Amino acid sequence: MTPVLETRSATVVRGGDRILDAVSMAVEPGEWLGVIGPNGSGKTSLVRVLSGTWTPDAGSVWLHGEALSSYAHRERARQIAVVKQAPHVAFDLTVRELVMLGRAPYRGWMQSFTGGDQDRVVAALKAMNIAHLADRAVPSLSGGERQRAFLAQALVQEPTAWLLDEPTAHLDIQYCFSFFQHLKQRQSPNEAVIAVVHDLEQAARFADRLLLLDHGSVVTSGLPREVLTTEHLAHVFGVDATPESTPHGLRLQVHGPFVSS
Ligand SMILES: Nc1ncnc2c1ncn2[C@@H]1O[C@H](COP(=O)(O)OP(=O)(O)OP(=O)(O)O)[C@@H](O)[C@H]1O
Repeated sequence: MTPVLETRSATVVRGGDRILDAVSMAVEPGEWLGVIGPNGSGKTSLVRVLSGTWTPDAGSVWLHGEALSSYAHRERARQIAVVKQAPHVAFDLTVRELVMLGRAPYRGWMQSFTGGDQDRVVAALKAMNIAHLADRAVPSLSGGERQRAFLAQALVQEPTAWLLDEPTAHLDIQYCFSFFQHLKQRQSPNEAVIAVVHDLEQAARFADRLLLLDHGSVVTSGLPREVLTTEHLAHVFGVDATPESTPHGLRLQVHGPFVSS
């Protein structure tokens, strides 16, 4: 199967440091890949490389078997949605207008949005429970409401590759859970999700596979229970923790940090 997104020995050098060091990874159609690792391990850098925001200094990135660099900007924007912590928006767009921008890659310059676009926007506003905010100016929203507006924008974009970088950081527990659940339920067999999530139990719950990064390199990748082992938690995260399987997924009993002397 051709991966949706793939890096081959992707290396990024910043300030003399290899912040990504020959990272090779791939996500298959229909797969949900959780990217985990301690602060500064390279998770956001990997998202930047996969989205084309950064070009690797060495190695390459592939989207549906073609070099990412060969894609026209508009086609790349149809295929890849990036959702990170929602930025503050200075301009006075309404929520509906912000969400509609997710359809822009499907429309030519000065081409009007269609009834189909409007329907998708209505459905996404409803799915993110922000239909009542549709005519509000985005800068007036709370952090969580703004985040849900950006998630709705990504939904209407209908990408084949989702790049999520802590997309639920502003969301309370209910919306956090319901967004991941919604995305999981509507994920089609040709769509792939790559999600950077700090909450390891959350990452394990939704991901088919986890990719563990440390110091810009891949430590391992595999099923959540193969990656979240006592050994990896100790060596990579520096915590004394015991993973436990429960009917609701993997739980981590964290006994405390290892303090280096
Ligand atoms: N533009 C840059 N110039 C120099 N160093 C950078 C740049 N961007 C990132 N870095 C460094 O690269 C390393 C990896 O950063 P990155 O943001 O990818 O980590 P992360 O795993 O996402 O971290 P966190 O969990 O804290 O969000 C860090 O040491 C960071 O300081």
